[in-house]
Amino acid sequence: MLEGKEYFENNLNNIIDDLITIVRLDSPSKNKVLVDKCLNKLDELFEDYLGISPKIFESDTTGNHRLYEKNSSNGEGVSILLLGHVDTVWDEKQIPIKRTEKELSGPGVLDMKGGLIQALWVLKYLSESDGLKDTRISFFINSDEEIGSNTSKEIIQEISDEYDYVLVLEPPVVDSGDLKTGRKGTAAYNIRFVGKKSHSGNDHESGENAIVEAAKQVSDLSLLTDYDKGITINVGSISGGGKINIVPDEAEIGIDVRAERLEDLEYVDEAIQNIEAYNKAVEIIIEGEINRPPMNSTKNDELFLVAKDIADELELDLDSKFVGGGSDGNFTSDVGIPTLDGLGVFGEGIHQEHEKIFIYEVPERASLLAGLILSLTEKEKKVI
Ligand SMILES: N[C@@H](CCC[C@H](NC(=O)CCC(=O)O)C(=O)O)C(=O)O
Repeated sequence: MLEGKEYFENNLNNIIDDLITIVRLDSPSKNKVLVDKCLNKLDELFEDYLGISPKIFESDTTGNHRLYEKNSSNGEGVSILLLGHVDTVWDEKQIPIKRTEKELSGPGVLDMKGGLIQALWVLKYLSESDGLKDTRISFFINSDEEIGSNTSKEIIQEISDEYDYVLVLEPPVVDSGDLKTGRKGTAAYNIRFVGKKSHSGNDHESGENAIVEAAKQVSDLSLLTDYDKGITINVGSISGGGKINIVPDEAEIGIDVRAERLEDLEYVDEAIQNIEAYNKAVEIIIEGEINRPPMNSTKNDELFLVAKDIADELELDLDSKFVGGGSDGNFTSDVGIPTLDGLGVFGEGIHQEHEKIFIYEVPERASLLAGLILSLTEKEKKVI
């Protein structure tokens, strides 16, 4: 089918120019003003290319969320929801944008502004070539994926329930380029330790050292990591104390938990919620919970097989993988919607300074997505 490959090749410079425009508009998850600005620019592109304006879901604490709907009134045939996020892990001006002939690097270029722009151009192509016909296809873009999707996950679950398939625009697996049919579940915690200050020389014995308590708990919690079972505990942040001649009364740790099975996430959650202080004079305040359920469904594997057929036509060697990173696909798969992830741009360096995309891979990945959408559409009724 080689769906649109030539079109994407011919328009590659325009696609990359749009991507640079969006990447220039930094959108750190916790900066509502900047995120909303970036979304406004995306609105302009959707209006220009597809003639649609979004339904806006307001959020006070993060950027707003958007649903761009094409053929929303269509009740027949299959319906497809594209899923992406506009927020990035990068602070304003934290890393530079750099373009060479083959690569584009910059904040969120891979995770996942590249996926957004690539998918927008796929919709543009399908729309111009009359490929969408009456297919109900919508694009949901949220603003808080990198910090747990707390203000958007209920919206995502509710909306996705109305669609037959969800296609997620996170990048494919690094190196292999494989798609993602399964993901670990995630949980996140912040634990504060409150002890008692004292002079370290004159009055050491009356202090209650919060850092010592935190260190013992860090050591215990880390032992819950079990690679054979796919359980990881990452104490990813730690702070506390101040002057070395003061017994510290404050310490704080941040923990990220991942597991393949929900029962393992629950087991770790139970352990964390019930940690007991070694020093009973240090108070332990625990915040956090299980966030994303694991993504693991045979429906996703079946949906991958449809993509695999398109990949074969493109002579693209494609497989599917179960990965440790979470996405909003965890939520849609959990409510039973066939979900295929990793349909964004190919590159490397997610969440790292060298985050980049391979420009020359864009036409092929865009064709894969276009072909997949057409193939699902042509089936006319839900088959998975
Ligand atoms: N920690 C938060 C946010 C999880 C989202 C983030 N996802 C990615 O990096 C995508 C990577 C991929 O496509 O495989 C992550 O995994 O940290 C939470 O737990 O919800």
